[in-house]
Amino acid sequence: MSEFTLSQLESIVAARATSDDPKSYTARLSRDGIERAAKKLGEEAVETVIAALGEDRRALTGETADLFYHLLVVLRLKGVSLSDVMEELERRTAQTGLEEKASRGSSERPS
Ligand SMILES: N=c1c2ncn([C@@H]3O[C@H](COP(=O)(O)OP(=O)(O)OP(=O)(O)O)[C@@H](O)[C@H]3O)c2ncn1[C@@H]1O[C@H](COP(=O)(O)O)[C@@H](O)[C@H]1O
Repeated sequence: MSEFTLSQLESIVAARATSDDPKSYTARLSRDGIERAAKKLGEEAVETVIAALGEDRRALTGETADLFYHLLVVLRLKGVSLSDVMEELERRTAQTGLEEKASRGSSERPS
């Protein structure tokens, strides 16, 4: 099992985002801005969904890796850290998913 963490990838993304290396995809994507990065995130999400509906586990693994990477690029561009997200997830462990859903209030569309 790999010891590599999302936190380590977040650090790589942060360092590469401001790099002037012309070979850096992260730098190019970050320079292009949030609209393009968010669009790429959406594409990767859709590709992950398609892989999830298929039988190829390696395809799902690859698409999920693309999704995590693009999510970290978007979070960095918006100033949201992985630690912010983990804190939110940790807070949610105090209750079940359905309790958390009910606590969101009636302003959201019921489903
Ligand atoms: N994990 C990733 C990673 N996952 C996916 N990608 C890139 O995300 C892109 C996926 O987009 P597509 O499949 O749509 O391919 P594409 O058509 O080439 O993309 P676009 O031209 O539309 O942007 C590909 O170019 C992938 O190489 C990644 N690029 C970088 N990383 C990590 O970020 C580090 C720094 O990367 P650089 O900034 O490129 O040095 C790397 O060492 C990796 O650890």
